[in-house]
Formats: sequence, C-alpha cells, structure tokens
Amino acid sequence: MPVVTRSRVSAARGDGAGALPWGSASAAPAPRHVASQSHHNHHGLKEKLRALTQDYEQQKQKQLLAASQGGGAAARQLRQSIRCLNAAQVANDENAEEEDEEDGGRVAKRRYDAFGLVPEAAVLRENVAPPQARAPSNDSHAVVLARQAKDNVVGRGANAMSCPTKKTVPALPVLPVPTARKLSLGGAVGGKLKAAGEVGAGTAETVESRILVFVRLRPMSRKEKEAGSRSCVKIVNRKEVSLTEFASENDYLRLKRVRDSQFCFDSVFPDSTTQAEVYSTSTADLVEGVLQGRNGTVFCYGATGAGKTYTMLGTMENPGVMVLAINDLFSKVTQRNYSIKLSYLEIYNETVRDLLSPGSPLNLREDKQQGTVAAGLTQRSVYSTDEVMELLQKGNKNRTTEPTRVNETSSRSHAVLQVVVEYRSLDGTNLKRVGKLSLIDLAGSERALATDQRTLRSIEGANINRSLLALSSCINALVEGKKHIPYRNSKLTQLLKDSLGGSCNTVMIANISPSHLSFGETQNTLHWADRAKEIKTKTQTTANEEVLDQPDSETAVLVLELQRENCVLREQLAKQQQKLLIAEAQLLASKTLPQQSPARSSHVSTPGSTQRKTRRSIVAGNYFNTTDSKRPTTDNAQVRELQRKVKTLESEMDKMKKEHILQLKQKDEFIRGLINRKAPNNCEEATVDRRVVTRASLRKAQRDASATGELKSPSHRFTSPAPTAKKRTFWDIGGNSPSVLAANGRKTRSHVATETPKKGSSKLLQPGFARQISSHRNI
Ligand SMILES: Nc1ncnc2c1ncn2[C@@H]1O[C@H](COP(=O)(O)OP(=O)(O)OP(=O)(O)O)[C@@H](O)[C@H]1O
Repeated sequence: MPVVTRSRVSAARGDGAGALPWGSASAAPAPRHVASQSHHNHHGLKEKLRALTQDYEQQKQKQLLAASQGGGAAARQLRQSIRCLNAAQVANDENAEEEDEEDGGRVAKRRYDAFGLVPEAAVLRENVAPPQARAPSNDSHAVVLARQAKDNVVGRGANAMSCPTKKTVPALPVLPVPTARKLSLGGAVGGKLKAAGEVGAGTAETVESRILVFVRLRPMSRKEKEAGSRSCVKIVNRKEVSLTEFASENDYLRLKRVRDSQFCFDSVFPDSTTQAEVYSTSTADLVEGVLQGRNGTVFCYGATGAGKTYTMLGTMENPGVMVLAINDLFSKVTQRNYSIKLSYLEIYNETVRDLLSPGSPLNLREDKQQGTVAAGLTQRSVYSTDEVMELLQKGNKNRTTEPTRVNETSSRSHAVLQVVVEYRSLDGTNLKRVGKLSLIDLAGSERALATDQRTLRSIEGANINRSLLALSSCINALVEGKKHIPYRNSKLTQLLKDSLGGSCNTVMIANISPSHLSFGETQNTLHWADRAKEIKTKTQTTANEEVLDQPDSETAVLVLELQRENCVLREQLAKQQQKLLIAEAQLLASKTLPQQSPARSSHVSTPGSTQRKTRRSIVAGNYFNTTDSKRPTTDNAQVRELQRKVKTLESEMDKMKKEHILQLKQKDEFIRGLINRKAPNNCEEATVDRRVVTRASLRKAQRDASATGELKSPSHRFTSPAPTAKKRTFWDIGGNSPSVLAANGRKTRSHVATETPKKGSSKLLQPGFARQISSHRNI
C-alpha cells in the first residue's frame, strides 16, 4: 500500500505523468525498478540497495494486504523490518546526496519519499522517485489520503489543497486549479456550493466551506530595482504562482540547486492588476452578502512593504478595497430602510484602540449575538461615502505608522474597519437583518533585521510577529481540526475568531513582492496563504435575521426618514462651512498679497525697516490694522467687503445651526410622543426609545461640550481644526514621513504637518467624491 507523497507527485509530474488524477490512484501495476534504473543510469552499491529496497517494497505491500486481512503479528513484524530498511535508506540517501553534489549537473536530482505505512516513515527524502509514485495504486487508504491532502492535490473542490512542490525538472504540467467558492448570496447557496464540489456538511444555516485566498504581486519598487533585484515570482494561468530560489553567487555548494516551488490559489493578481479588479474579484461578492444579512471579512496578509495598505486603502487616485467596498455599499443601498454604522480600531502592541475617538485602550469581550466586540468602541452612523471617507481619513491620521528600513510608511498596527448594515422591512413583517463587513489591514510580518533595531521598533515588531504567529497557530489548529483553537493567544486572533472559525465568508489577500531579495518573506507568505486555504469555515446560507415581536414599522420608518433628513442638513452645513473657509482664505490672501507687491516695497526705505515695522505690528496685536492704514483705499474697501461677507456667512450658519437643532428637538418630541402612545413592554418601541434617548443625550453632550469650548456639534465635524502635532494624511502613503509624538504619546505617521488641509485631502469632504470614485471604478 504505497503512500503518495509530495516527492512522488513532483517526480510523477517530471516524467510527464502529471495527468494522473490526483486522489484517484491508478489501478495499473507498478512498473519494476529496472525501468527506473535504466532511466537513471546509476551503478554500484547504492543502486543495488535501492533496487533491493524497491523489490522488497512490493513484496511488503502484498504481504501487508494479507496481514491486514489475516492478523496483526505478521504486520507488526513487517513494519519493524520496514523501519530498519528505512533507516538504512536514510543513511544511503545522505551518501547519495553527497554523491549527487559531487556529480553536479550530471545526475538529474530527484526527490523520493521513504514510503511506508507508518506516518512517521512518510517523510520526504532526496533521491530517486520510486516507480510506484508515478502510478499510485488503488489501495490508497485513509493514511494515504491524509498525506495526499497535504500535497499538491488541487482541483478537488474545497478539500483540495496545495503545498509548495519542490521542482527540479522544468515544464511542469499545468496543475488543475481549485474550484473557487462562490460566496453565498441566497438561500440556494448551499446547493450551489455542493454543486461546485464544496464540502457540504453544514447545518441548515451554514455550509462548511473554506477561506478564499488570493495573491497579489506588487510591481518592483525603485529601491529594489536599484539594488539589482531579479524577479523570483512567476504567475501562471492567473491561478498559480511559481517561486524561484536563486542561488547566491557565493554559495558554491548550492550553486546548482536553484529550485522552484509552485502554489495554487483561487486567483493570483499580477502587478498590473488594478484596484478595481482586485476588489471585484475578491470582495464584491462579500458586500452583496453583507447587504443580505451575512458576515464577511477581508484581510490582507504579507511581509512589510508588500502592498497590504495599498490594497486595502489605496491612494487618492487608486482607492483600495476599503474605499471601493464602501462606495459599492452605498451605491447599492438605495432604499431608505437601511442603516449603516461604522467603527475603526487598531491593535497596536497588543492593545485595542479606537481610531475614531482615541482614548484609553479597549477591552475585548464575547457577545453571544455579535461575537467578539471591543467594549466602548465608537460606532458612527453614516449616510454617504463622503462621510465614510472623512471618518477613514480621521482614523488613519490616528493610526500608528512609522518609517522602517523596508517601508517608508510602514503600518505598525493591525487596522480593522467594521461596517454594520442593518435592514428593516417596511412591509409590516417587521424583519430585521444585520450584516457585518470587516476589512482588515494587518501589520507586516517582518524579520528583525529587515526593519529596525531601535527599541520601540523592535518591540512593535515583536508584537506584530507575536500576533501573526498566533494567527498561524490558529490556522494550523483549524486545518488540523483540533478541538482547541488558541484564539486567546493574541488580540488579533480574538478579533478574527468569527472570521476564521465562525459563520463568515472570509477572503484573504496575500501580498507579495517580486524581488528575489524578499524571497524568504514571499515564501513564508505563500506558505501561510496556502495553509489558510485549508481552513474550513461555516459559510452562512441564511441571513442574520430576526422578526421583531410587534410590528412598529411606522415608527421605524419615521426614525430612518429623520436620520436621512439630518444627513441632508449636515451636508448643507458642510457646504456652508466650506464657503466660509474659502472666504476666510480669500480674506487672508488679500491682506498678505499687497505686502509682497513691488509697489508696496517702494513705500519702504530699506528691507530691514519693513521687517522691523511688521514685527512691531504683530507684537502690538494689530497687524492688519497697522498695515491697513498705509494701504490704498481700494484695498481697504476690498477687505471690508470680504469681512462683511464672512460675517454674513457666519450669521447664516449660526441661524442654520439653530434651526437645525430646533428641528431635531421637534422631531424628537414627536417620536417620543409616538412612543408614549405604545405599551411600555413593546420590544420594538424599546429599541426606538433607546435610539432616541441616545441621540438626545448625544446632543446634550454636544451642547455641554460646546459650552465648554469643545468641538462636538454636528457642524463642527466638518471644520478642520489645525492639527497640533504632525500627523499622516490618509492618502499620503507614498511620501517620507518624519514622525512626531501624538497626544497619547505614540508616534503617528506625519506627512502633513501643522499646515491647513491640502487640496487633495479636502476632496474627500466634497460631496462629488463618491461619484469620482465610482467613475474611477467603472474605468
Ligand atoms: N499594487 C501596487 N501598485 C503600485 N504600488 C504599490 C502596489 N502595492 C504596493 N505599492 C507601493 O509599495 C509601497 C509599500 O506598500 P504598502 O505601504 O502598502 O506596504 P505594506 O504591506 O502595507 O507595508 P507595512 O506592513 O510595512 O505597512 C508603497 O509605496 C505603495 O504605494
């Protein structure tokens, strides 16, 4: 009973036998070793021993078959002899390898496995592949299948997995590719998945499926090109990645041992792939599912500088998955009975922090309905893409990033953006459906030497690696079907618990660099991505739905309508705010320009005296007044005009704010009145009441805050308070970023210093931005 192992698979492929259907062993009798011997023209003691071994193997199989039917004693004896034989073979293999190295290219190197019945004997060894490997027998039993599953057996549905296969002979036959899971989008999905060859052992609500794994190759960076990098990654068929290890020029022993490894994934994106393509292939289905009340997670995994943040966030010109997903979500939510809430957190040095309202670290706790949640995390209701962009920008300013030697703008924390979409039916059925989309940008896995040895960096690096190690332990435990999964080993795995082992449609995007200088990191990333493919998750076939006890759709609709109205009012306020800012900027410009004009300098006898005068004026606190007195009357009139404009706008805004508050108050009272008309134990009313109380208390808090001078009113959300510390803008990913200490003592990315918002970043506040993105996406 031969055990088909990786080495046999690769050997078989090398001989052009790759067309053998993996997993279904051939019934043809195994060719005798003589054929193999003539193929590999070896002579001497080593070959004789090998020939004897293979003869013995065949005898052993026959006897074993009889022994497994007849009794245990003979089998035990046989196993003992096999072990002895294997030990002898290992010694022989070592000699053979040495000999091979001596022979250099004369002997085609092949891998073969020490085959045996006991699992520990099924280890990979370097040598000639035994003929049986090319024609696996039909006697494959459970042990054989388990081994096969770990080898490069693809194309067999969800169970099919691939491990890197060491290839020594070029021109591998094209591997069959795994059937990508179609994400569940409706009630009939269970059937769909089964039809697609997925394992369908789930309950009525979930179907066992697996994580979808995509790989994205980034273009070679300028730095890598300058360092003389060669590309070690090749993409075949958009499904396979071939990784080539180049021997180092100084490594004379391994000079001729350049090897390829092959991996197979659901899809592999070459470096020319656009953000929109990545989004539509990997995440668009998840968004659809979320709208139908299912949970979805997308996470980017890879070495530092491999392109995770680029994939997740992107740039202003090329928005990433997070932005495109949200844009898509809003374009699909056309009905008024949807509400969308958003939260954004980071895990930095094993502490969970709220990126929308930075403060003290948050604790994670288990919630029966929602899974793992961060207690006290801010959840913002959002009504448009622009609003989300604003929050994302705000969150990213608070995210911890640092330049390392590998990446100028390295994310030093894992960032999790969660979007909760709630649907309420309006047809009287009182159905509530909730879908959650988690978009995760993991910090980069890294070697200590690859980044920095400075204390803070190394602590960060250790924590990043620790959490990623915990993630890999969980992946291992899940793949091996262990009962205990060590989620609690890190905050990251605690948060990912539902995505990895719960009812969730999960997508992993593994980012890799093409450079041969990052070979180790790329190999590591591909290894874990390959492993993650084997994780079985429970795909939801039914939505997170609940029918509320007593229908109260009238009130629910009213609340939603009011929320929408508030949104419109907020947008109007934002526009006014922008007008005000522009007017202020014009005012400033008109006051400073005349000073620089040559005509003005002619008034002044020497440049030094001008400086002195100006300085005196600033100290006196009447800079504008002093210069005004010396300006021509036309300038004064212009300034007065602008000042008047600003005042008018300000008073207009105040009026609008007051009206807005008054309207809200009236609406609240109206809703309260509606609620009071109902019975107090009405479940639905309780929900609404809770909402109203929350909003009212929020406004109260805002009023209190504005009384104490804090910016809390809705209108203030659109003001751009001058940053007090240097922080990084959301979009400014590519530049150099000297870091500064933020208020909480952490370093944050700092591309824009204390300057006012740039034109680029303020675009996010413009209502047309959503359209821009969608048009971009359409391209
Ligand atoms: N697909 C791509 N196309 C063009 N440029 C890319 C691509 N992927 C990454 N880059 C560039 O490579 C650099 C590093 O990318 P990024 O910051 O996304 O890496 P990262 O994996 O998030 O690193 P870290 O883990 O250190 O945060 C950036 O300058 C980014 O613009």
